[in-house]
This record gives sequence, structure tokens and C-alpha cells, in this order.
Amino acid sequence: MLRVHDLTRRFGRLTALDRVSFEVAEATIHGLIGPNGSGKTTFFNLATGFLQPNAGKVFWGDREVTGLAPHHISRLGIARTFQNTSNFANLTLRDNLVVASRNRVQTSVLHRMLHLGSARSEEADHGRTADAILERFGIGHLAHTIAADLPGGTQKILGVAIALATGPRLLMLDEPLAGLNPAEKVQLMDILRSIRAEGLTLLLIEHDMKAIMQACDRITVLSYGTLLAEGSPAEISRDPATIKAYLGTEAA
Ligand SMILES: Nc1ncnc2c1ncn2[C@@H]1O[C@H](COP(=O)(O)OP(=O)(O)OP(=O)(O)O)[C@@H](O)[C@H]1O
Repeated sequence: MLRVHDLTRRFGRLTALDRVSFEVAEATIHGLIGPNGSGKTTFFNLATGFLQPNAGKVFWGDREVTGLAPHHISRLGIARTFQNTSNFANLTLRDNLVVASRNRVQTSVLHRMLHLGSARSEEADHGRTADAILERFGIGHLAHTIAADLPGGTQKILGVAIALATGPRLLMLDEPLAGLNPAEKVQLMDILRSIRAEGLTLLLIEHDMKAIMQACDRITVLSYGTLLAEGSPAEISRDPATIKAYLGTEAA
């Protein structure tokens, strides 16, 4: 469903991503791992239009989407979170989700300005979507809390909930487990698995190897901007190049 071919991005003399090609299959959890600075976030930025590649192509299904603006990519059904928080700090949790849910509205602006019936019922739909997602993520009791007042872990969970509320087919999550306590990690990974079971696709950047190995169908490993290895969790966990790359950073 998402496919990149020879994707390359340079920052001055540094090649942050060097001719990387791989594919994310539909209804899978795909892990993107690699030591710090290996190009994972740069990949996310290129795939979602936040950065332009120097070379290479991004395909969404049969369609080439290289260089499209972020809002255009998100309308195609690709949602992402960021390493830090991804929310409107001054809105309540519920309003954050309502805003995200409106992202998929088809009703024209004029229709909405005239307060015609279907726009009103769409607003009710957004409210219902927001409430359902809040419950699903175990934060329904916080619906009317201002996002900025949440602890860091809950803000991360909210970021994933917001991304889901946009109605994507692919969810790209940048270190969703960072800052979560062990119980929150288990809860979020359970939710991600249930999202996959509904046919959505997930691409995760994550440093928590235990979670990655347990949840992923397939893993791509980057190192210094190049694709080091790709395979099932079992294959990756015994891949000599991957083991060396990780031991190398731990030893440093
Ligand atoms: N806007 C930028 N300008 C200059 N260099 C950048 C920029 N963005 C990333 N880099 C560099 O590109 C390389 C890859 O960075 P990137 O953030 O993609 O790595 P990462 O694998 O996501 O790392 P981490 O796990 O630490 O988040 C790093 O050397 C980084 O310093």
C-alpha cells in the first residue's frame, strides 16, 4: 500500500536517507527501527510531505504521491504522529478529536455555513466518533480536560487517538511508546493490534524492542540512512548486521 523506491534525502553533506526502498503491506504492523540518527524520522517526513526528497519516489497504492503537501497526503488516508506531542494544547481532548474527525468531512463550506441538516448531523457524527475513540483509548473520563493539563504519557496516547480520528488507512506513529508507563504501553499496543485487526495498517518507529518484536508482522532496519535489513521479527532478531548495528551503539 505504501511503497518507496530509492528514496534519498540529503542535508548539506549528510545523506540522511540513501536510496531506501521498501513496501508496507496492507493490514500489517510494520516496524521501522534503527539506531539514533539512522533516518527514521526523515523517512516519515518524506512519506508524509513534510520534507521533499532529493531523489526517489513515494507511491500510495498505484498512485505516485512524491512531493505532495502534507494536507494532501493526509486527505489520501495517511495519518501520522510526531515524536513530541501531536495535539491542540488549549483544546479539550474531545474537541481535539472532533477537529481531527472534521478532517474527513465531505460537506461543502457553504452547506455548513447555512447550517443545513446534513452538516448538523455530521457534527453529531464527529462528536460520536470522538466519544467512541476516547473510550477505546481508555481516556473517556478525561473528555473535558484541556490537553495541556494531561501528563506526558496521556498526551502521547491522545496523539494516536487524534491520528485515528482522521479516519486513515495508514497510521504512522513516531515512537508512540516513549514516555508511557508499562501499563500504558501494554494498553496502547493492544489497541494498535485491534486497529490492525480492523484492516488498518500501522507503521511504527519504536525503540522498545520487546514491543516491536511482539507486535510487528514485518520490520525494516535502517542504519546511517541505508536499509540494513528487512524481515519478520524472528529474522531480524538473528540478523548479524542488525545485531552489530545495535551492539555498536550500545557499546559507544
Ligand atoms: N532538518 C535537518 N537538518 C539537518 N540535519 C538533519 C535534519 N533532520 C535530520 N537531520 C540529520 O539526519 C540524520 C537522520 O536523522 P533522523 O531524525 O531522521 O534520525 P532518526 O533515525 O529518526 O533518529 P532518532 O531515533 O534519534 O529520532 C541525523 O544525522 C540528523 O542529525
